[in-house]
Amino acid sequence: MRWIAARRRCSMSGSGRFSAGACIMSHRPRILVVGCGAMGGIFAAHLAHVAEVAVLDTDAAHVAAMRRDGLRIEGGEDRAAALRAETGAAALHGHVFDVILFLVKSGHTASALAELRPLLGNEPLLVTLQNGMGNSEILETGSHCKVLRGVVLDAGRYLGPGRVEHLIRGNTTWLGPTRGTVGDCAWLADVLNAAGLPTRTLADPMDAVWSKLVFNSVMNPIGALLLGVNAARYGSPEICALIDDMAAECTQVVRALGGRYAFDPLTLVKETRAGLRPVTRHAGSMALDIANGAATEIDELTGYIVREGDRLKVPVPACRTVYRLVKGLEAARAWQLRQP
Ligand SMILES: NC(=O)C1=CN([C@@H]2O[C@H](COP(=O)(O)OP(=O)(O)OC[C@H]3O[C@@H](n4cnc5c(N)ncnc54)[C@H](OP(=O)(O)O)[C@@H]3O)[C@@H](O)[C@H]2O)C=CC1
Ligand SMILES: CC(C)(CO)C(=O)C(=O)O
Repeated sequence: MRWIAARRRCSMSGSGRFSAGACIMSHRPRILVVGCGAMGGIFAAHLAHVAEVAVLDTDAAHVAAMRRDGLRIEGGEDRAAALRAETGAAALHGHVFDVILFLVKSGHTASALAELRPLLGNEPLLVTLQNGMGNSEILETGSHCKVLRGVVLDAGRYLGPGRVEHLIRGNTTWLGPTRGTVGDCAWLADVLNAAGLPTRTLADPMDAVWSKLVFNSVMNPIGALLLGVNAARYGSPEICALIDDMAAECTQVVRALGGRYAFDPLTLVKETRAGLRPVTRHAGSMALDIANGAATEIDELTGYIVREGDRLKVPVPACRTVYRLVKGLEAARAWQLRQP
């Protein structure tokens, strides 16, 4: 507990230690990244320059490659990181972490936390930067730890064992407490900023979460349905109209829930339509899930909007249709991959 009290007062020094006045930390922050795919890989590789980083990932080939050759981030500003990689939490028993950062898909959060229970004795900060609703609630109900929730606007994709591509870089990550205080995030924001991942803290992360939820609930399923071709999300007037209809429905649901926006959910879309941003190669992580034959986060995104819309009697016809289409797309892709 003494360390926890100290770290609240401390900020990052050039030496890689936390300092404020006379307070110097005796160690670099110890961070465990759970799920070292696209986003986990980007965060782990950056953080490894300013912290002791270990990663936990169930993909055995990926872990073997990281152990052998380190983790490589590609896509312009290439970097490599040597870090400890494990396929199971049992190998980490006895280790103490200050932060456990969850970047598995939402459907894996509960099982990942259950496996990590023996590592929670020193009450590390549990942090989720995942998309979708329900993750911070799982971390809160499944532990006594402080929980931070944030949204990340960078993008990446898993290229193969030991390799991740950083597709969109430099956007601000927003971070705030759902159990704890903003002081509990300030030092971690310092660490992330020092690692080259621009981060802002919020006393209440929900305003940013609502903005990002709406962006993802609209743009991710559309990107998946359009075969991962981002240009198609911008080149068709029918799709632009569908995006606007869905965003309007989502906004009614968020308002009915009493939510507010930290930023306009369609900011990136509007800037791209206006030619202020390039049309990137990234059509959202859901398109990558469909391509990989992996389960999507549709139930934690658009499905959440549909369920809450129904509960609150807010009409959501466009979101419901897109939700149903993605459920069908998931099934079709699974069927396709089962064919010889
Ligand atoms: N990709 C992106 O651009 C963005 C993603 N996000 C969000 O970030 C989160 C992570 O997404 P993303 O990085 O794309 O996902 P990835 O699928 O690329 O990476 C997830 C990794 O977690 C592994 N994994 C699965 N279950 C467990 C477990 N129980 N314990 C440890 N590791 C596990 C997976 O292995 P395996 O493949 O074998 O299952 C995989 O390597 C999601 O919520 C996503 O919405 C947010 C912004 C952008
Ligand atoms: C915002 C975006 C598109 C990545 O920046 C994302 O959240 C995703 O790909 O799921």
